[in-house]
Amino acid sequence: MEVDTNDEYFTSYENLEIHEIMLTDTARNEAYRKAITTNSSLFNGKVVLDVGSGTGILSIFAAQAGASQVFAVEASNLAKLSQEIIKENNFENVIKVFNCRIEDFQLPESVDKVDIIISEWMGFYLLHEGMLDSVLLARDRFLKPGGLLFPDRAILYCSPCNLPTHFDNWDNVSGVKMSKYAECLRKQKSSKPEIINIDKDCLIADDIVIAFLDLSDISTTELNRIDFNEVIIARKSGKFQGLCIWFDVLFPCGDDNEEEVILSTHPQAQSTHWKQTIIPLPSNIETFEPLDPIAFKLIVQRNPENSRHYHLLLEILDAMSDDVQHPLPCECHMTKCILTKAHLANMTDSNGFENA
Ligand SMILES: C[S@@+](CC[C@H](N)C(=O)[O-])C[C@H]1O[C@@H](n2cnc3c(N)ncnc32)[C@H](O)[C@@H]1O
Repeated sequence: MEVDTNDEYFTSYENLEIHEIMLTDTARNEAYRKAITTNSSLFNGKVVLDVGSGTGILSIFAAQAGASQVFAVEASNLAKLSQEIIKENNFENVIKVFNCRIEDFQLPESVDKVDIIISEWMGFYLLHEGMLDSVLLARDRFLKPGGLLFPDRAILYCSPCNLPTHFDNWDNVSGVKMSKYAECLRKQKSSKPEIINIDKDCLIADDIVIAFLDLSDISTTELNRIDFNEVIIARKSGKFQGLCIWFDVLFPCGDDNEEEVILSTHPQAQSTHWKQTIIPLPSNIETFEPLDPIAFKLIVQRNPENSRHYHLLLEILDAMSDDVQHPLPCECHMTKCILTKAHLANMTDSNGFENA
């Protein structure tokens, strides 16, 4: 097994508790297991590359689905433990572990390209951690023309939402009015996104697609900036107190009555460790009624100083103005949220982890 250098990112994946969070995320595991093992017609006899194999769980699914060879590439020293897990599951003759970054990996000389790439690369709001870049590099270097990616599509969604547990019910705290405190709390909270599970009933509009990523042909430069700027329609009455962001990933499926698997982090879906990403607003914009227009601009922009992080910029626009491109000049109608590792570290108490 080759050993590669570790940077801070990979070292964080040596913490077994991060893998515990992933391994106890049943919705995540079952989506991958189902997508791989119920599509054995796609995997049978095939050569598979697992990008960021961690404990080896996805490689084991691929071996169970009949893959002839699996190359499990893991940069952190968890690779060593994964060899034991693979042995425990009797797949040491099918799965070969490489302890290196995919960027430094080379296929054995006997293998020209792989048939399938599997990877669990998604971070909070899909793109945090920037691991998709590594999967796209693997696609371009190692995947046969017409080869498959698991997952092969990703959709980023958002919806305005209310946040009752954050912002309401401060009028009477054991008989004391706390509205001034609540105002300051909102301002403080609006400076950074939060990773929480929100109730589906808090969404006040339909699911809005911010971006559809076809992983078979998207480039890393297309991941540098995603812009959303549209007027949408409220579907029910409610206060616009924040923007809720989540994602789905979709897997390929074979012909023989195999069903398409979707791993969804929608508030209505089975809860996952990604939860939802919320950008709280510093004040209520207004209470919307069904069919009211809501206008906002969201920019998801890669941090030029750290490609694994993104800035999330939300600007609320006046939907009734002639030109909704112009934001309201009121500061409280604008929030700029920057999610950094430090912010995530602050969230550690409630979430217990930095990476997803
Ligand atoms: C989200 S975890 C998934 C682990 C495992 N595949 C699973 O599903 O439980 C991502 C893993 O990919 C590894 N990783 C991230 N980028 C990598 C790269 N460029 N090369 C090799 N491993 C990488 C991390 O160290 C981490 O163990």
